[in-house]
Amino acid sequence: MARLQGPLLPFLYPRLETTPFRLVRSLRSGSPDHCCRRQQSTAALSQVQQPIDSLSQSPHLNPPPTDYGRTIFADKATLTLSAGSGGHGCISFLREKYIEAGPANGGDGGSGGSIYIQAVRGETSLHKLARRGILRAGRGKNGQGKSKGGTRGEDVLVQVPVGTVVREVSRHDPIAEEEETRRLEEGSEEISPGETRGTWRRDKWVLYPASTPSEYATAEFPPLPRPRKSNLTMAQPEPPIALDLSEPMEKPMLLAAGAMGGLGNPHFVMSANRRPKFATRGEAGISVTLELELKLLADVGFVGMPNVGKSTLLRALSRSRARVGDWAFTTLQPNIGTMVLDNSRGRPHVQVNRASGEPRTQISIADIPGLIPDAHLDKGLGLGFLRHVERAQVLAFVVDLSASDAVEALNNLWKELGEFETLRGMETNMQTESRVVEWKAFGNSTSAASARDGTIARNNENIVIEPSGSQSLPALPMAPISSKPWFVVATKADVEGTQGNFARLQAYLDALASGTVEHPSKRKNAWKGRLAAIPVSAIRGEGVDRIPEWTVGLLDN
Ligand SMILES: Nc1nc2c(ncn2[C@@H]2O[C@H](COP(=O)(O)OP(=O)(O)OP(=O)(O)O)[C@@H](O)[C@H]2O)c(=O)[nH]1
Ligand SMILES: [Mg+2]
Repeated sequence: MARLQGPLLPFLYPRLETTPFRLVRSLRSGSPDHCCRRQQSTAALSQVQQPIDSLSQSPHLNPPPTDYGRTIFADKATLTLSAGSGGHGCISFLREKYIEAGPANGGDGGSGGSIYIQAVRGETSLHKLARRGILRAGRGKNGQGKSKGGTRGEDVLVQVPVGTVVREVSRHDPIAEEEETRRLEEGSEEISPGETRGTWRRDKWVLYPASTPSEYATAEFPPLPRPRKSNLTMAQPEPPIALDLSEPMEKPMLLAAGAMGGLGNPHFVMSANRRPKFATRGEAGISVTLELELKLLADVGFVGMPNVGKSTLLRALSRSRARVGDWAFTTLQPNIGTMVLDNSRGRPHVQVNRASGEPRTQISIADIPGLIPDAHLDKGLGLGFLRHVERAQVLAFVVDLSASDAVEALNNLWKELGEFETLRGMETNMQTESRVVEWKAFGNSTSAASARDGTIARNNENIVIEPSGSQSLPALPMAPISSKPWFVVATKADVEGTQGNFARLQAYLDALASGTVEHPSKRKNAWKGRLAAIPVSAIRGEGVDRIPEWTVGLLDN
């Protein structure tokens, strides 16, 4: 087990607790709340003789329960994206002095706006998208006279946090549907070759405003042009959309291309009709319903029983204003904090690169609501919270040294996680099975393998139905919790008489590292790396400096 060096707590160095030297040092040290302390330093230094408790507890770390910023968070969002429809073509004729009946000069309609997606760092939640629900790109403008084309519709950019998984629920593609209808009609033998069925469709043509209905009853319409697709559709992902946006994207990616605009009346000039009084309407835009889900919530997640001090720890590490209160379930949804890896003097505090080579400038931390015994049976605020644990890259088990035996607390947390993982595995298996419906009319000699391939065995009629149109998507596959790197944060170390508890925890982790005791997850493939217990007093902001260094070490190895 790796030993932790560095500024240690008063309980390990009790003598420092009472000397004024300790006070001045803590004011000068680079503890995470040193920024607020620096602001207060003049006032604080003048009070050097005051008792330690009134000084070392900054109001940021020990706030009244009413002082908090409400965080809104959503890890899932269902979003309907509608690409812009095209503008209509224009019916217009040249009008000039001495030109009595000029040629057609109606412009084409502009194409509709497209929808793009981009994963960016800095976004941590999908709540804004979940609230919007529907995003529409702008419609292309109609064409105008004097051969002026309509302007393009406005594009929409959907920015999502890195670690978002995008899956398609359903789509409505008017052009694909129209092409399918035409294909069926062309294939049908009922239509004689000369007949142009579907030529006159009120929803496809724009008519000259001054014309009377009787004029159209007699007018000859040319065959309806085939629906046009914009070149951008080539860049669209193949349906159904399935994206795992685990890296930040430099350029946005196209999700749905805007539809093409209609054709102006010059397109329909024929020898029989030199002045066509019709143009086509713009194509309707495609609309796709997507489910967005955060696969990665944060770099590190705090896992602990209620009231152990997770939110206080988050406040000590970041500028989060998570609610703190001396009762269970103060936190009801994850608070995400961001810790900048910089000591505010313009040079990196921890110099590291991500696996992709991108420099790591910050760590995101998730303060996950507390777990209670039997949380895996959805007790307390149960399964919803366990779901968030799966989404942290590194787990920090937060145990309260002042409350109970730290080793027992750690084992209880692992027990809940283990049970949850078992249930999760069973659920995934059930989902896979229920998605394939096998129906056997006669006999039973066909192998299940051929059935799963979707083959219909003629001799004994084994039919496999895969319900593709179902609205509920299967659960996202996640890395097993026991395979995640973890460490322990032993908090409330400032409370008297917690040394023994911490020593027992450290001895337990040593035994775990040497393999003399079984891994608390009871799983064979559990993560085996450097184990550490970091003693901290979050309320005083002491010892917390070790957490970013340790986390970064686990993240990038
Ligand atoms: N003495 C001491 N008290 C602490 C420390 N950290 C937190 N507390 C206190 O413990 C109580 C609970 O703190 P929270 O941060 O709300 O705990 P939590 O784990 O987020 O609680 P839930 O959100 O309810 O799960 C508060 O009264 C804090 O002031 C610490 O390091 N030392
Ligand atoms: Mg909390």
